[in-house]
Amino acid sequence: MADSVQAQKLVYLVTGGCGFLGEHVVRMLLQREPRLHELRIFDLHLGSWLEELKTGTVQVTAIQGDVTQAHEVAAATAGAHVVIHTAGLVDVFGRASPKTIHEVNVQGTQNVIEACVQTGTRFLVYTSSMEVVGPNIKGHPFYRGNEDTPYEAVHRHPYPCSKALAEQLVLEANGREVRGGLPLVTCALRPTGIYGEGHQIMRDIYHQGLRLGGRLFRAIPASVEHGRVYVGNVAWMHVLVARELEQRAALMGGQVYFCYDKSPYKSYEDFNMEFLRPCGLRLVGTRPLLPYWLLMLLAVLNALLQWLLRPLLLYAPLLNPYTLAVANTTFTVSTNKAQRHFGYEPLFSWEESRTRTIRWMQAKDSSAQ
Ligand SMILES: NC(=O)c1ccc[n+]([C@@H]2O[C@H](COP(=O)([O-])OP(=O)(O)OC[C@H]3O[C@@H](n4cnc5c(N)ncnc54)[C@H](O)[C@@H]3O)[C@@H](O)[C@H]2O)c1
Ligand SMILES: CC(C)CCC[C@@H](C)[C@H]1CC[C@H]2[C@@H]3[C@H](O)C=C4C[C@@H](O)CC[C@]4(C)[C@H]3CC[C@]12C
Repeated sequence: MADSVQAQKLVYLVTGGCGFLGEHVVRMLLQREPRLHELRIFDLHLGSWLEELKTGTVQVTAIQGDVTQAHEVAAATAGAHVVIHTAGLVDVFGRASPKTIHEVNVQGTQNVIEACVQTGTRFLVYTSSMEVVGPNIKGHPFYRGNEDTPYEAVHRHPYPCSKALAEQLVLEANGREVRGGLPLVTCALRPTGIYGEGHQIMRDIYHQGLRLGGRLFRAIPASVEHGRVYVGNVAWMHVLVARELEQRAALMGGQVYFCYDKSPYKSYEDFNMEFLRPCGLRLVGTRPLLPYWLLMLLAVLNALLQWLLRPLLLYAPLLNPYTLAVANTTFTVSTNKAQRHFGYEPLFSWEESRTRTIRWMQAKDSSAQ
């Protein structure tokens, strides 16, 4: 069994440590967790940037592995004090099959839980999503809600279904006896739409704007608020939760926390323009240029085309009935639960988050030319 966290020489495992969020969690741990002794980064695809991390005082161990393979997860977990499980298949565009999404997100999470139990790892932090709550299939708004706001969470899409099931598994595992006889302490973090350095969808939308001559056309009413949170703050929340779980196990074990910061409440498109405008793009229209029914028709056509073309090629545009419904339904959080339970305050102000994201977009922009 792993030593007590009190030993002050901690071994952390970050699954999905080479993803958009995972990389920020890894870098944040190296900067902000002084008790860190070894950092294991487990991912299906390892990034070459990991090499630069290996020169510091913390032992960085890169493990190429698959969360759907229980033995690989168990081997990576053995001897770890804390697991931060961010690995997941984030697919709302129909790129992967529902079965694959379930295997990675649900079975993969079950494997992580069993690995903790078998090897004696006591602390598990799970990256959940706002989508385990909503927007639901009925399009009900969730306006500045918190963790206790009543909301009918009904889903059909494989991605939110898988995240909801996985989150439930993690929360139910809280208190299970791990090897050595002590209880497992788990909790789940629910980011809203994450933005920041490395955000692939933002980059895709930017390139779409360039192809359209530097313009984007408004599709969503400006009044529809979409929750966003800066990746650095989401990473910081993960680091803080992991740090505080032992001391505050009774309070935090089995809990869910929305990830939040001071990012402004705006529509998905208006928020993106905070970064895309300084990169030379403009958003045309103060109201959607196409009526909602026509957009939905285009979204359905995209879904049909995807299905028809599947034997030949993968057609996975941003617009489909699900993404349109998510973008077109108000979903924002307003809570201080993380502050009350473990003293979370955003590490990055909105201005800093914005500046860092713009700098990243502009650097990417010039390196692409
Ligand atoms: N991006 C968002 O806006 C957002 C919002 C809320 C929650 N989340 C959650 O945050 C987590 C990270 O998301 P992200 O945006 O960084 O996605 P990402 O795709 O950039 O990162 C996911 C990482 O998991 C790895 N991975 C996928 N399948 C794996 C497998 N079978 N075995 C091992 N590793 C595997 C990928 O290689 C990737 O590095 C996910 O669990 C996602 O559900 C993301
Ligand atoms: C309708 C089009 C004009 C615009 C399409 C935008 C669409 C691709 C965006 C809108 C909202 C985005 C999702 C939202 O930010 C939250 C999450 C939760 C997270 O767990 C995974 C990513 C996801 C689903 C975003 C995906 C892209 C969406 C749907």
